[in-house]
Amino acid sequence: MNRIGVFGANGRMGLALIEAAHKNNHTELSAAYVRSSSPLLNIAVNQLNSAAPATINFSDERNVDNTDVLIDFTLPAGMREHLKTAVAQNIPMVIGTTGLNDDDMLALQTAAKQIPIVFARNYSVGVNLLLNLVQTAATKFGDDLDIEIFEAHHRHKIDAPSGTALAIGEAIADAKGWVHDEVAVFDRSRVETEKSQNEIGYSVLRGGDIVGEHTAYFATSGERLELTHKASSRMTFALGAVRAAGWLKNKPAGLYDMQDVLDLK
Ligand SMILES: NC(=O)C1=CN([C@@H]2O[C@H](COP(=O)(O)OP(=O)(O)OC[C@H]3O[C@@H](n4cnc5c(N)ncnc54)[C@H](OP(=O)(O)O)[C@@H]3O)[C@@H](O)[C@H]2O)C=CC1
Ligand SMILES: O=C(O)C1=N[C@H](C(=O)O)C[C@H](O)C1
Repeated sequence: MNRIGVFGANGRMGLALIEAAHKNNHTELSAAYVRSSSPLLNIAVNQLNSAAPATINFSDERNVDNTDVLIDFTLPAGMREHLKTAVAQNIPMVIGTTGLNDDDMLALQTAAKQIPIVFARNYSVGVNLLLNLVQTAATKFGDDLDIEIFEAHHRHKIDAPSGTALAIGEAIADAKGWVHDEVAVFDRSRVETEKSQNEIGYSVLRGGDIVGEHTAYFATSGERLELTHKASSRMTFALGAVRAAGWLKNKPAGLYDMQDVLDLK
């Protein structure tokens, strides 16, 4: 049995992860962590989520034990602290938090010298297939090609563009031999010239309860290919993360992603 401890256990993804752990026959929830200041501390988790075992109360994220794999879907500031805890306790970690900066990515690489980590900006099978499909599209059209990425999410999402949109853009840039940060265009509002074809444009919608939608557009003269993924339930991401936790349990230290878990490389 894989015992998983969930950080940010009261969040949208935290609650979905608790349910996903319940649905997976090889996994059990060992702990549901919240901030040390949370009013939920010591309250039974099943008061918020009936899928949780009756014996588990929300506990302080600073006291991690009895856990095989830790899962973090929080915010960058939370992930930074949780990563330190995982390294100090030598516990493998699955991370889905987006909006990380370059220093955070370095911290992940450093931590991965000591513990195994899966970091993915999207844990769905569909998006991980899409990461391969966009590379084919980006290289099989000729040079007469405009590439744009559109994403839509619920009104509560803080980071933009989404981690997934950036992962799609980075996959395309890799396939084209481009440096992503040199070709990414996030704002055209003050540009007064025609766009270049060596760029990846991003646009973003935030509203309502949209779980997550991503489209990569490949537009050339006379035709346009649109590759779209739509997530209709957060459970897709949560089940993927729990699957990644099972895959990670006995792996050596290293930084892995969901394409490793799904054997898509
Ligand atoms: N990789 C993937 O497949 C997916 C990634 N995500 C990402 O997961 C993250 C969480 O999303 P979502 O669940 O919707 O967000 P929520 O806002 O619903 O939940 C965030 C959770 O993180 C906790 N938290 C926030 N800041 C800190 C901190 N500094 N220290 C400790 N805990 C903290 C919150 O606690 P509190 O309530 O006390 O503030 C809450 O429990 C986002 O980065 C999102 O982009 C989401 C879906 C899929
Ligand atoms: O915040 C979300 O909800 C999601 N975040 C991830 C991202 O930033 O790509 C994945 C998913 O699209 C949902």
